[in-house]
Amino acid sequence: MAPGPLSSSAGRYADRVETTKVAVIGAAGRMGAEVCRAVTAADDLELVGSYDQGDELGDLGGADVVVEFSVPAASPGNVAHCIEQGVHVVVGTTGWDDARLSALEEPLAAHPEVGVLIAPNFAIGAILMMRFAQQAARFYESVEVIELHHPAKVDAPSGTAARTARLIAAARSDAGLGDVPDATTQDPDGARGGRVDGIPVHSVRLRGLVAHQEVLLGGEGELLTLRHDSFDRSSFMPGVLEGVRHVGDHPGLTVGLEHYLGLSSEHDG
Ligand SMILES: NC(=O)C1=CN([C@@H]2O[C@H](COP(=O)(O)OP(=O)(O)OC[C@H]3O[C@@H](n4cnc5c(N)ncnc54)[C@H](O)[C@@H]3O)[C@@H](O)[C@H]2O)C=CC1
Ligand SMILES: O=C(O)C1=N[C@H](C(=O)O)C[C@H](O)C1
Repeated sequence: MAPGPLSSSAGRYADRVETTKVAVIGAAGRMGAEVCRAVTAADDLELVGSYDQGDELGDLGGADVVVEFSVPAASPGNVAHCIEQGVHVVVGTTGWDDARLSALEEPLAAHPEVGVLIAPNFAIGAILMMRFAQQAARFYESVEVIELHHPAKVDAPSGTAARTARLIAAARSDAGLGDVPDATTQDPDGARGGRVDGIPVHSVRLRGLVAHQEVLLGGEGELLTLRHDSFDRSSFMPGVLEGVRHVGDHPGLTVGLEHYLGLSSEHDG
């Protein structure tokens, strides 16, 4: 089968002579282990280091690029270490609020050649879903985001849901839309869920799930549902490898893989 534009297949790179050296932080985790397998299977990439909690990161095994999938509390320190070592880094860990992003400015100013890609979701369908939700937002009075994940996930809402809600909120604001209509005055048990930038977000944790999200957009007499499902963590690998192969071409901080895919928009943060 011919590899797609985001294929993790190594075939299309078979004529390349040099390999990119890759290290993985969070290598013992669900995503880190999957990334180690994907890197090992790619002819143009070489796995030179794998690190988890308690390991000394040091020179990162001489890596050209680090892939970081750990926990929100540890990720900023790990990423800063990579930058200080002059190593590009592709980050999938969630929890990157404005304060954490700002803290990268200083190390990046000292190493302006280093590329940092932070992506809340590497699955192409999830990236498209966020873009479609952003495009649709101005046409609908109501919108709610429902994210559904495996019960081992520690953070809620998901990074993807938070980013989706922020993109929707910005698009609604630009279009002059006010608050979503909601007559609720009593909700002692929090049944209406949380809010991100005023957009209702609901988090489901269920055995058997991997990573799923719906965006419900309601207008007079109609409903538009945008849904994406990651049934397996392999769905994230083409995007991760795309990031690994191109992060060196994008010095400085980039938030969202869409910027590497020609899907940027003026509202992206
Ligand atoms: N951007 C994306 O496409 C995706 C992002 N994620 C995010 O990636 C992160 C990891 O997810 P999972 O692999 O499912 O979690 P996990 O819990 O299976 O793995 C996390 C790993 O990080 C390790 N760790 C903890 N502290 C560390 C430290 N200080 N240094 C290095 N490693 C440390 C843990 O020991 C564990 O092995 C989460 O924030 C999750 O939301 C998950 C899937 C896709
Ligand atoms: O923890 C997960 O599993 C996932 N985390 C990311 C998020 O929080 O958005 C990406 C994906 O949803 C899987």
